Amino acid sequence: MNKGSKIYVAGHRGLVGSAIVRKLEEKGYNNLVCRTSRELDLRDKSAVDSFFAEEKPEFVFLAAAKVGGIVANNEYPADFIRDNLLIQTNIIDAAYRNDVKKLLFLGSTCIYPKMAPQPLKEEYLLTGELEPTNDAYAIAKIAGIKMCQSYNRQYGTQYISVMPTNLYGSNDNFDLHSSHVLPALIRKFHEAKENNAPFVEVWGTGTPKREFLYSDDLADACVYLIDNYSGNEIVNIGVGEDLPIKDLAEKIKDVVGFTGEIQFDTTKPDGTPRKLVDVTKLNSLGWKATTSLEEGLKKAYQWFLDNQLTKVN
Ligand SMILES: NC(=O)C1=CN([C@@H]2O[C@H](COP(=O)(O)OP(=O)(O)OC[C@H]3O[C@@H](n4cnc5c(N)ncnc54)[C@H](OP(=O)(O)O)[C@@H]3O)[C@@H](O)[C@H]2O)C=CC1
Ligand SMILES: C[C@H]1O[C@H](OP(=O)(O)OP(=O)(O)OC[C@H]2O[C@@H](n3cnc4c(=O)[nH]c(N)nc43)[C@H](O)[C@@H]2O)[C@@H](O)[C@@H](O)C1=O
Repeated sequence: MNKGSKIYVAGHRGLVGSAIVRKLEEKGYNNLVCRTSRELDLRDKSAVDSFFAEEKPEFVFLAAAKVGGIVANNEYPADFIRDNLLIQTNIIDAAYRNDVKKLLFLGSTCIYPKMAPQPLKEEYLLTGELEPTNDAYAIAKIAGIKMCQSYNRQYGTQYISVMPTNLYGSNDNFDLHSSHVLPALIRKFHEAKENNAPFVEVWGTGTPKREFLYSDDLADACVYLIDNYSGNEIVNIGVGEDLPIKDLAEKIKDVVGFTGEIQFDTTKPDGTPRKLVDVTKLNSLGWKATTSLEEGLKKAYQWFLDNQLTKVN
C-alpha cells in the first residue's frame, strides 16, 4: 500500500475496524473509504456489488461481521452463520470482480478444535471437533478462509486470512448479554463499585484460560501483514500467553477498584477450556505484540469511563 492507495475498511466503527482506521490514519494513509451498516448492509449482494463498482477500492480490510460472546453465539447460531457467510461472501466476490489488489480477512481462533494441543498451531485447523457454543460462527469463519484460499488458487488473487485471539480495547461492545468477557467484566465491576454492590457475578467456573490482545496491537499487525505477507495459509495473531478467567476477573477488579466479592455463575457455559495461539509464524514474519494486559486493561477502562454513556444501553 502507498499513502494514496484507496483502502476500504469494512466494519470501521467496530472494535477492530476502528482500530485499523486509527492505525492507517496514524501512518498517513489518506484515502480511506468506509460505510456504516445503515449506509451499506453487507448482507445485500447487489448493494455490495454497486458499492465496489462505484468506489473501486485497491485494498480491503474485512473487519465487518456479526460478532458476540459465548452466550450470544450459543443462543443465536443461525444469525451468526447466516450474517457472516453473507457479509464475507459478498465482499470477497465483489473484491475479485473489481480487481482489489489485496484483501485481509479477519477470522478467529474459535476455528480450531476444542481439544487441540496448545498452543494452537495454524496446521491444527480442521483436525477435530469444534467448540459447540460457537461452532456455527466458526464454520462461517472457516468458510471465509477457504473462500480466500480458493479465489487465490483459481483466480490468482491475494486474499490473506488472519486468526486473532480474543481482543479488547476502544469501541468494544459492553452490552452484558452479547459482549465478550473482558468488556463485560469492566462494566460489571464498574457498576458494582458505583452501586456499592456486595459481589460481581462472573460466568462459568472461572477455570477456562483465554489470551487477550489489545485492539491497537491487532490493527498494527493487520497493517503490517497486508504489506508483508502474501501466503495462502492462515496466520495466528496473539500475544503468546494466557490466564484463567478468574485471574482476569481479579485483575479487572483491581483496575476498577471494586472491593466486594466475586461469585461464579456455573449455569453459564465455560466454552473451550483454552485457546492460546502459537505466534511463531507471526513472529517470524517480523511482528510481535507490545501492549501488556496490565497496560491494556487500564487503557480499556479509561476508554469505558470516557465513553460509557454512549456505549452502554
Ligand atoms: N472481538 C474479538 O474478540 C474478536 C474479533 N474477531 C474478528 O474481528 C472482526 C471484527 O470484530 P469486532 O470489531 O470485535 O466486531 P464489532 O461488533 O465491534 O464490529 C463489527 C462491525 O461490523 C459491522 N457490521 C456488522 N453487520 C453488518 C452488516 N450487515 N452490514 C454492514 N456492516 C456490518 C458493524 O457496523 P456498524 O457499526 O456500522 O453497524 C460493526 O462496525 C470480526 O470478523 C471478528 O470475527 C476475531 C477474534 C476476536
Ligand atoms: C473471540 C471469541 O469469543 C467467543 O469465545 P469465548 O472466548 O469463549 O467468549 P467469551 O469472551 O464470551 O467467554 C470467555 C470465557 O469467559 C467467561 N465469562 C465470565 N464472565 C463472563 C461475562 O460476563 N461475559 C462473557 N461473555 N463471558 C464471561 C465465559 O463463561 C467463558 O468461559 C466466541 O465469540 C468465539 O467465537 C470467539 O471468536
